[in-house]
Amino acid sequence: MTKSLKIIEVKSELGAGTRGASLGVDAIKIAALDFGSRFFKKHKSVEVPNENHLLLENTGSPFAKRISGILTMVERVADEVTETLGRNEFPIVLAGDHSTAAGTITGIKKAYPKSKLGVIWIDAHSDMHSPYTTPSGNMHGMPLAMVLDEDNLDAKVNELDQETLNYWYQLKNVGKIAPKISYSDLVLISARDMEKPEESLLRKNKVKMYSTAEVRKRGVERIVIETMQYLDQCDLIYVSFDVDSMDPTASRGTGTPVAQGLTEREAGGLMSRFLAYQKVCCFEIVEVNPTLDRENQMAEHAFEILIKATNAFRNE
Ligand SMILES: NC(=[NH2+])NCCC[C@H](N)C(=O)O
Repeated sequence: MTKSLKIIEVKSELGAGTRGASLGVDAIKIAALDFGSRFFKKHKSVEVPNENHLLLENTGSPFAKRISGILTMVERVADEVTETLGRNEFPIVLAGDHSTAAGTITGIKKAYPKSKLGVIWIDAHSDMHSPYTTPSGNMHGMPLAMVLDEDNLDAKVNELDQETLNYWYQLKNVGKIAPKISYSDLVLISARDMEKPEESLLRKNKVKMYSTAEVRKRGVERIVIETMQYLDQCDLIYVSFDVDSMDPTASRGTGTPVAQGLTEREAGGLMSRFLAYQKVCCFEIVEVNPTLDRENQMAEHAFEILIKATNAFRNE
């Protein structure tokens, strides 16, 4: 029997530098209505309460903006994902900014502490900064560092105050598991906009990466097969899809667009093929920002990808 899908809505945008990503989930629902789809009627969903009221307050540390709210959100998302998996349902996380993906990963690890978890990160960015290295202070650039328990002190550029250090420590240790994943169990697809501190981490840890050009040249199918072979040692796999992995010509509806991205077709092809594997235990779609878009294009792409992925879903 196939597991039932459970949609977890996380309308948080505390980690982004541009306003509007918290509207992404509703924009995807509007796209579904416009397509005449019953997807959101058919599948149960739950909304994780957000802390977006903090957007009206001071950002706190310039190197870890609104970090207290991020910690709260990461903990809440983790709990929801753990409970969902505990009920033997398959979580599909639809989120605003990418920082809360650290919560998703934590939730999977809490549900299956003994399992080796692989992560497929489809994103224009490697999101591996720590508050010590961030160029922006935006915490959506940090979720992978949180789960890898990575400070990257070798590349330190920012001086942090004690309060920020305490929160950062707590973020790396949510769920009392640190690190939650290993560099060798991570694959980045279409990452093309990294800063020097991230590049040195990727090189030092020999992180497996596939560029957009490689996906295009060798074909989606081949890349998916190789990625799954590369992660063969993992028991479970989580797929994190940031819509900025797609090219800005597909849509401008995301906070940090970067040229040379995937086409919608390539993105959909990757997601649907990954979802056909039983080891995939959860996937996530993030960073749709309809306030930057025209005619809700990005949300429509995201919804189509969501449908392709769930149609391919075969999880016994
Ligand atoms: N999830 C994202 N959109 N991340 C963008 C991060 C951009 C840049 N590397 C930063 O840290 O500010």
